[in-house]
Amino acid sequence: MAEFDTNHPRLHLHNFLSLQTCKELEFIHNSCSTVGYRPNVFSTTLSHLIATNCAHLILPFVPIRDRVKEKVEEFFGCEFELFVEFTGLISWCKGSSIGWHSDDSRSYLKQRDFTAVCYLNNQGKDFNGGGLHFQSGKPSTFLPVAGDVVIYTADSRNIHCVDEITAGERLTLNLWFSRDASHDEDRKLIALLGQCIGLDIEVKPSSYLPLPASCNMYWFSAAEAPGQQSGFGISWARLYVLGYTFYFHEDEIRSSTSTSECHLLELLAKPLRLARGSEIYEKEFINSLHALQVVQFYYWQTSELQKITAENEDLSILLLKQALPEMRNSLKSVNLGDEVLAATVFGHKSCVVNKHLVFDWAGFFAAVVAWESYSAELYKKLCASLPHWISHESIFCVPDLEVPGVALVTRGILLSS
Ligand SMILES: O=C(O)CCC(=O)C(=O)O
Ligand SMILES: [Fe+2]
Repeated sequence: MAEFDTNHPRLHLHNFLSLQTCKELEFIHNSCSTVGYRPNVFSTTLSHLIATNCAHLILPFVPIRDRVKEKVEEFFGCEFELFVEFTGLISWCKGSSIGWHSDDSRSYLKQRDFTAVCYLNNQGKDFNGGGLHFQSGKPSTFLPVAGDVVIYTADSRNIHCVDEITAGERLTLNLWFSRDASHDEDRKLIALLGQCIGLDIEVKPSSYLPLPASCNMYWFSAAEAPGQQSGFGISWARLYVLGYTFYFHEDEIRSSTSTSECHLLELLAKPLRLARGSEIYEKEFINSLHALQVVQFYYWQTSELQKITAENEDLSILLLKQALPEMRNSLKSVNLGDEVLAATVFGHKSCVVNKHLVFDWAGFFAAVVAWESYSAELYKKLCASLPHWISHESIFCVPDLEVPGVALVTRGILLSS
């Protein structure tokens, strides 16, 4: 058993996750998050990924959960089996904070024995504020650094708080562990996966195209931001701050003439095209989450995509001003929310400026292709893992999993097929 202060058992692990892993989880969160459990907080849970046709995106979490659990068991000298009680990506935006508390302090959280917070981005670069403080014991302050993990007991020996975020978006992967098998997250997730994944593992785009949950989960309400008049759709806002516009077919817009929040919410789930300035991409996305996921993939993989774009001559880009008149007339741009509020919440300079500068349609086109390969490969791996997970009643990294017939894709980059 490792040495620690038994009055305040906690451990700081430096560089526990690679930066590549942090970036992959950031891609998933920026594509799939919903409004969180407190104001100015966004979250991506594994059950949400499964429920929205993105079950394949739980795979990048699996080795991390295995490694963190092993570390928690080793550090706290657990002689009993631990279960993962909750896994989720959580981001905090301007204005969010949490006062002194322990993580088991509510009656419905008593099952939580240990906490692991994995930091996925950096204080001072990606956000300001957001330091973690413990009331007693040493060290008492942790400044978030991408790749670091802090683990501690969830009880009153580790009362802690987090400073208010003053700018940007602070992203963490939070894991809670329990000794109580009835709170094992894996059993619930496996049951959900069993309902969603059929026996036929043929990979079609319909296997991995995101399908939104109830629309209000994607609406950042103005009520969360005092003084603001209106809210925004999360997918629209994340893309708006990067310079994109949503274009809908006039028929989709006409189905309701109201400009109410309800109408905007409905549009989030409708087919759309993406534009930058007067340039519009010909491909139609099935909904705003689909467009968001492809764009986030593009930024995650920009430097790799630049290496392969030279071969891509076939650019399906239409300049809006050159588009066929009937198409130009039938497409209308719509703002799905309050631009000022979107810029306040997601428009942190260090994140946005570079992304504006690097954009090119050739790279974007390559991203569409590479995103399909990445998704298809993960989906095959999920289908191959699921029988093992069902028989062990546990989600784990299945060793030496061969996925025959899949294009060789490494982290979304098409190497060969
Ligand atoms: O993100 C952190 O540093 C800690 C978060 C926290 O205290 C909690 O979610 O209970
Ligand atoms: Fe906490």
